[in-house]
Amino acid sequence: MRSVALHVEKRYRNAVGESMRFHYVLSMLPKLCSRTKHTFAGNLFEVGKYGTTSISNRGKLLDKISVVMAHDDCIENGQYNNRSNSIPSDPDDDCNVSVACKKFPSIILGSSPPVELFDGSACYSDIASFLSAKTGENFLLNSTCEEWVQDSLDGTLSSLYSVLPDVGNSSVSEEYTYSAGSSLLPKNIETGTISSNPAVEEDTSRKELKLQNNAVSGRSFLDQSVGSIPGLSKRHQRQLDESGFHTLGKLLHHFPRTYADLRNPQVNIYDGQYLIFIGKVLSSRGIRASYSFSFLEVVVGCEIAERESNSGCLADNNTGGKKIVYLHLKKFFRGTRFTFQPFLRSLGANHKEGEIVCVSGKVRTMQSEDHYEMREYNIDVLQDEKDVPFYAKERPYPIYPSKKGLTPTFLRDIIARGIEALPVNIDPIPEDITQSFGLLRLHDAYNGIHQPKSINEADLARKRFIFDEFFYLQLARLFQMLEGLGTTIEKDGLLDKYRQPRLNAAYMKEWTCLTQKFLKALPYSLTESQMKAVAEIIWDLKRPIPMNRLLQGDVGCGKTVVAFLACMEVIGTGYQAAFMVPTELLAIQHYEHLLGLLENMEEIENKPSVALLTGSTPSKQSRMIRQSLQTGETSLVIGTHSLISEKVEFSALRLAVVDEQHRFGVVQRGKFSSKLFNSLSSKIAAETADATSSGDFSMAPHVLAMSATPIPRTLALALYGDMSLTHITDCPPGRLPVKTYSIVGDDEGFEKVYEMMLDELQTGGKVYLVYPVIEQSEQLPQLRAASEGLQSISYRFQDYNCGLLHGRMKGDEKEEALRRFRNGDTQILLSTQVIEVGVDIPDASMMVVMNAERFGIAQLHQLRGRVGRGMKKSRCILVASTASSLGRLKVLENMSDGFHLAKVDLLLRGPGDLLGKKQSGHIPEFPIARLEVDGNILEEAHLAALKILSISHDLEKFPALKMELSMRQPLCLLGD
Ligand SMILES: Nc1ncnc2c1ncn2[C@@H]1O[C@H](COP(=O)(O)OP(=O)(O)OP(=O)(O)O)[C@@H](O)[C@H]1O
Repeated sequence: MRSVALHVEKRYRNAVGESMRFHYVLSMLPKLCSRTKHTFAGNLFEVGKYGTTSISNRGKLLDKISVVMAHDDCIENGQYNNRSNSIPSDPDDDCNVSVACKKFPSIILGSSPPVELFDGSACYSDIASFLSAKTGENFLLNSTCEEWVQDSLDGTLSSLYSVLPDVGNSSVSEEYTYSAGSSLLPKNIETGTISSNPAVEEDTSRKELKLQNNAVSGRSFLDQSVGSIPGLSKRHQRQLDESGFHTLGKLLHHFPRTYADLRNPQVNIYDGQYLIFIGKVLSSRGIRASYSFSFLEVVVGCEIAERESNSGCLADNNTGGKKIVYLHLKKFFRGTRFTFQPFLRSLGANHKEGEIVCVSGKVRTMQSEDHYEMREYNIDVLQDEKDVPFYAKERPYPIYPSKKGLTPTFLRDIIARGIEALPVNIDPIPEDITQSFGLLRLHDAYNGIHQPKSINEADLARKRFIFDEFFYLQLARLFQMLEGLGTTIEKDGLLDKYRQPRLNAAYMKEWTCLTQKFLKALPYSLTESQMKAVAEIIWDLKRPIPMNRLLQGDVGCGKTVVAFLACMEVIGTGYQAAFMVPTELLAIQHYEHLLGLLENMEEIENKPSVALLTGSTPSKQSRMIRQSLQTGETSLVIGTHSLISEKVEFSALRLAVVDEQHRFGVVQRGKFSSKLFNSLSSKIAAETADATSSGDFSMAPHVLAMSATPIPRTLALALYGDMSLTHITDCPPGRLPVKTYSIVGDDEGFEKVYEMMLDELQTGGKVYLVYPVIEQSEQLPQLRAASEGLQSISYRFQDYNCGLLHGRMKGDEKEEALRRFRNGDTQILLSTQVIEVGVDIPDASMMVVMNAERFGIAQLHQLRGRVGRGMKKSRCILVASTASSLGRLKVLENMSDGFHLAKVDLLLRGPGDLLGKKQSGHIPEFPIARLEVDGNILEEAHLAALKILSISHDLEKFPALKMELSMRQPLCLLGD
């Protein structure tokens, strides 16, 4: 008797053109044999107890296959196409066998050389479909012949199974030899220079490409359905699918929530402890509990020290008294098909009496002394005694979060099976990159996070996954930036800039005449850091590479005027600028502010013409403005996002200023800036396609983003990826810090607030009252509303005028309310948070924020920044609904530096919330990374992305990376 491995290709193809492979035949085999009309096939096959096939001679076997396949043409060779049981007449059996074997590569007969099921050319989808077949779980569900099925798991199929790991390894061993060697890329490629030896370079890039191609096929393994996991029933597959684990990759990305400290047992074992034991299997039985319920019970006897052991390691402990504890390892099965004796027998046979095993997991105490139950466990059979010290080591035990009804234990099991089948070469990131950043390879990272040998390994694995989250985002952002550029020199220039951020500056004498005159006309002198910022920006503007810079600084530090100067610089060289802000109010304010400044300018030949374009601009006027932008008559347009509408076209846009970027939200911002970048550059490119001017003219516009929330570098890097940063560190002279108080909003508290307000008003001050909502709602009666407040405050302060401002008012009503407050017609302005962004009324000197705990720290700092913008000493009162919420607000009392506050906010609320997205801490792009603590990994990811792109701008040399990139979200977030 011998086992026969079948690999049969039926001579037809299924709908998707995939060969029907041997698992189909195997699954059909029992059915065919059990049907009466095919009983002869069953007899011929002599289907044995273990599903193996007995043969008396080779010819007979081939005939049998032919019969079972029910296709005479399956074996075309005449001598085997014989339905009789006769021995083939060809005397040269071996030779004929070889012919047959070539045709059916997995038929292993007599002395014919075994043909491997999969050679190196097999792709992982094939391997995986094979894997899915090998356990026969599908048979289990489909077949009525339970005994045959179950036995076949242990018999024929297990013999096939044993082939797989080797074969799988052989298919990857070749590339692993490469990767185990020195760096994949020669040093010159690492540094992005050209190799002096073209032959070496060609060879290396061929190797790299080969590795990348292997990684592509490895990656496709992760994209396979979870159905390809060995031994997965259809029901489990469906459950996993419904829980969102559609692919192996998704499943393997279900990371442990935490790790239990897996310890060696001590004298006292407590319920719920995670322990690791070495012991002997005493019994292993599949037990039928009812007609539809069964379980496997493996009883393991373990010797443990009766006294406390210092070493904690069972294997080392040979002294002192010992006692035996009994572990009852249990696995449960529901369903009638699991109660069949053959199934139960085969379950029980998985472990043999006397086997030395290592068991780890959670123990539950049982009624009898020294007996413990384990339902959540790992069991490893130890081959020899030398294994023991390693296994007895304490290590982390992964604890998974459950998902949609799938228990942590189930997930742990399934994931472990997935990990087992994971090929080695799945990493799209070249090895020299992972090596230089001290990262695990992806395969090791999956192993390390799911089955760590130490907490260190788990940590390293986590680092690798965080790195990936950041890296692909950085790569996507930079990749897209590079795509927007024309020449290789431009691309190299851009990468160079990010690689070596130098402080470059163009000093005043290099500025255009217009910029210099504008500077002169300002009613104040710029602070030192304002000057530095202008110089840095203008240096960028003079370069033929599009700038992408984030100008950040605390509230009221004077960013606007810096941006105006940048606009003047491009206008002075004959180009146009666009200034985009998130609210209409702010657009109007900037527009009026700029007109005022331009008026002060001494007469020059061509004063820049400025236009205001918002959603409320009447259509006739808007058309005229658009026309003047198209002809180049208007050199600067200030407006809201209507500026990036398709209708707006520029004649020569060179600079786009985007104010208060974080207000646009993470996703919106991504779309926004890419649309801005792409649409503007393509417009210009199209317009200048036939121009005779140099490539310089068709360059994408420079982008200057301004952030009122000083964003920590890590967050900025994560969100903008490719941006240079300029930070204004000082405030205009004479500014006094805003004195901040936090009080509880009870009757007594409000009395105090009203007193302070009166005091302020009597000394000529102006007061903002900020409310969380416009109107009171039944759902949230505790929230104070601006509309209701108007009545009571007007009544209380009858000698003063009150105004109302909120987002539901029409554009001109808002403008009017703000204008009246600015002019002093109203002294109290009741408002919602619409004033948070950029409103600049220098003589406003007091702010009261109602239900202040409803706002984030950075947001409150922004609001507070609306006062203290002039010379008058200012106050801000944060009114908390309850005493318990005062704690958080106190941070603002003691801190006035927005940069630190933004960091505190980041730590307290997480980056998602900081950016105005209501979610607890995570930005969706980063499921496991925490920006507030993983900043250094982000920086590394940024460098790695630069390194990759400087080797291959279009990622053509890294197909696996390119594929991975396109499968991740960032590109669509960027507006693709
Ligand atoms: N160097 C300076 N000296 C005196 N006043 C200045 C100076 N720079 C700006 N200002 C004034 O400070 C006020 C705040 O400036 P601006 O609105 O540009 O600040 P900002 O940084 O944009 O603030 P926000 O973040 O609140 O939008 C304005 O009234 C502006 O005229």
